[in-house]
Amino acid sequence: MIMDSQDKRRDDQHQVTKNSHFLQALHHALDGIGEVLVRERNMRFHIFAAVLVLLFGLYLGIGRSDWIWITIAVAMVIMSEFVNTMVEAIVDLIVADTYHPLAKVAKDVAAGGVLVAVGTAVVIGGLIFYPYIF
Ligand SMILES: Nc1ncnc2c1ncn2[C@@H]1O[C@H](COP(=O)(O)OP(=O)(O)OP(=O)(O)O)[C@@H](O)[C@H]1O
Repeated sequence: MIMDSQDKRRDDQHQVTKNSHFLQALHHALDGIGEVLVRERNMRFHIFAAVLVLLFGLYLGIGRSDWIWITIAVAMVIMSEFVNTMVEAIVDLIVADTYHPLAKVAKDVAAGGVLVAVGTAVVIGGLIFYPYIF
């Protein structure tokens, strides 16, 4: 369940219509990024891990194509966490605190998606860094 005091603050805006200009759309998109960072402890861990990989890559002087793969791997993990947070919010919106087997399926599948993305990123990282280290 992911409702908290931020929901009240956001509700104060009460906008339910389409964005009227680009800056408004950008503002809401940035709000979305902020929500994931504030709500999801795992997301902060992913960002921390990405910064470590960035520093390690700079230290080892890895190549351009290696950076492309690392960028894809990091983006994949972050996107999966966005989808996971979105699924949690929609499920909580629908069932609130009520237990429902399909709510469990939706949340567990979304969390499994994050796990698959992280596992893939670890394999990509291993394949990239192995030759530089050994
Ligand atoms: N309404 C519900 N009905 C059935 N099962 C639920 C429900 N809400 C949560 N669960 C179960 O509890 C687990 C954790 O719930 P939830 O995803 O809301 O917590 P979380 O700590 O934010 O998870 P995550 O670490 O993936 O961000 C879900 O994967 C699911 O198995």
